[in-house]
Amino acid sequence: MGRTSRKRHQKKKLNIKEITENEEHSLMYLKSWLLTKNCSSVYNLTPFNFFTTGRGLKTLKDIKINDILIKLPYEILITTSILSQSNVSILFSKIQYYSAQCVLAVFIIYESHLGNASKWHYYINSLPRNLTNPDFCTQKEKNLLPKFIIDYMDEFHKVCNDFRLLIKSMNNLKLNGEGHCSHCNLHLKKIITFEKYKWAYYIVNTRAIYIDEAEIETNQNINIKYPNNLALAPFLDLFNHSIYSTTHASVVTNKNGNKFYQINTLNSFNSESQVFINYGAHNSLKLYIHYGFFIPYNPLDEIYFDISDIKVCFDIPKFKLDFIISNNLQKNMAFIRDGLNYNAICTLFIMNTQLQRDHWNIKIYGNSLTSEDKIGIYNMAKLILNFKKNELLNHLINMKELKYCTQCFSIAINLIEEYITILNESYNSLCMFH
Ligand SMILES: C[S@@+](CC[C@H](N)C(=O)[O-])C[C@H]1O[C@@H](n2cnc3c(N)ncnc32)[C@H](O)[C@@H]1O
Repeated sequence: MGRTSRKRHQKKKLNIKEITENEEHSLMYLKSWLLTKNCSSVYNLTPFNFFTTGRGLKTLKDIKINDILIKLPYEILITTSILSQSNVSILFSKIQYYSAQCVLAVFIIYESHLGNASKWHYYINSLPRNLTNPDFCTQKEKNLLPKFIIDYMDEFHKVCNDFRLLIKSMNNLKLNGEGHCSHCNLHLKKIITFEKYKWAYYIVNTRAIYIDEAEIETNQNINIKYPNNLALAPFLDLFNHSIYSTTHASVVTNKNGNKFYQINTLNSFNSESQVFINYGAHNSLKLYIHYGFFIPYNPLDEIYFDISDIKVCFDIPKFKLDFIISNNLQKNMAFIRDGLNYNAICTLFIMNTQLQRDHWNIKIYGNSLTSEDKIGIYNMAKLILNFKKNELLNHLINMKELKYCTQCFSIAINLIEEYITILNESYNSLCMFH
C-alpha cells in the first residue's frame, strides 16, 4: 500500500469514545505512582486520547530505533503468584485446576471491590470500564452477527466454564461458613458476579503480556493450568497496537540483581506522537474478537469461502471434489486484495480444467497456469465473490436496521464494511486480468 493510501486509512475514526475527566486523572495518578516505584522509563510517556485509536501513550521526546520504550520492575507485574498475598486465594481450592487468566480476573474483581484499600488501586482505577469485544454485544445484536464472527467467539465458552468452577467453589465456601471478605464481610458470591467476571476476563484478554513461566513464582496452594505465563503490566498496557510496529521484549537484571521487563522498539517515533507496540500478526477478525477493535487496511485480511459457497454457484463433479479434498485445497480458500490466495486458485483451476487428472498436479504444484487457465479461474471467482458480497450486504442491511446499538456492534458493522471493501478490491484485481 502506498503511503498516501495508508495515511488515508489510518485517519478513519473507528467508534472512539471520549475520555472522561475522571479517567484522565486516574491515568495521571497511575503514572505518578509508578514514578514512586522506580519506573523512571514512564517519565516521557503520557496517556492521551487520540482521534483514531482512543486512549494510548504519547511520547514527550523523540524515540530512536532500538531505544527502550518502557522498563518495568518485576514487582510491578501482576502474575498468579500475587494470589499468595490476597484473601481471595481461598477460592482456588487444590481440587480444581484454574487458568492463569481466571486467577488474574478474580484478583482484579476483588481488588476493584476493595477500592482505595487495595494496594493496586491506582492500576485498577486506570482500567477501562467498557470493552468492545463482540461478546459484549446484546443478545439481540449477537443474533444479527454473521456466522463467521459468531463461530470464532470461542472465549464466551471459557468465560462460562470458568465461572461455573468459581460458583462451585464459592458455594462450597458458603456451606462451610467461609469466603467472607475480610474488609467488609460480604460473601465472595456477592462480589464475584458473572457480569464482573466477564469484564475482568476480557480485561486480562486484551491487556496481559506473556512472560516466561520460569519467571513466575509458583504458588503451592493452588493448581494453575499450563501455561502459567500471563502478567498484567500497569501503564505498559496503555500502548496501542500497530501492524507497522516492531518491538523486542526482554527480561533484564541490573547490577543489584533487580529484574525488569523491558520493551525496545525497532521503530522511531517523533516527540508528541503516539507510540505503538505490536500485539502480533492478527487479522481484523482476530483483533475484533480478542481485542475489540480492528485497523482498516490490514494486509493480513482475507475473506474466506468454502466448498458450500462454490456449490451455490457451480456443480462440482465428484472426482474433482475428491481430488480437491484429498489435497486439502478446500481449506482457507480466500479472496485477497490482489485477487485470490493459492488454495482458491488451485481449487478453481481443478473445477475449470478440461485436462486429464494426471496433468493436474504439475499444473498446480508446478506453477504453470496459462493465461487461459487464469481467465477461467478468475471468471468463476467473480461469481463466487458476488455471492459472498451479497451475503455481507444483506447482513449489513439487517444490522443497520437496529436503531440503537452498542459500540461493539458498530465495530462489527465497520468490520463488514471493511470486508466489502476488500471484496471490491479483489474484484477489481480479478478484472485487471484479461
Ligand atoms: C493493551 S490495551 C491498550 C490501551 C487501551 N487503548 C486503553 O484505553 O486502555 C488494548 C486495547 O486498546 C485498544 N486498541 C489497541 N490498539 C488499538 C488501535 N490501533 N486502534 C484502536 N484501538 C486500539 C483495544 O480496545 C484493545 O483491546
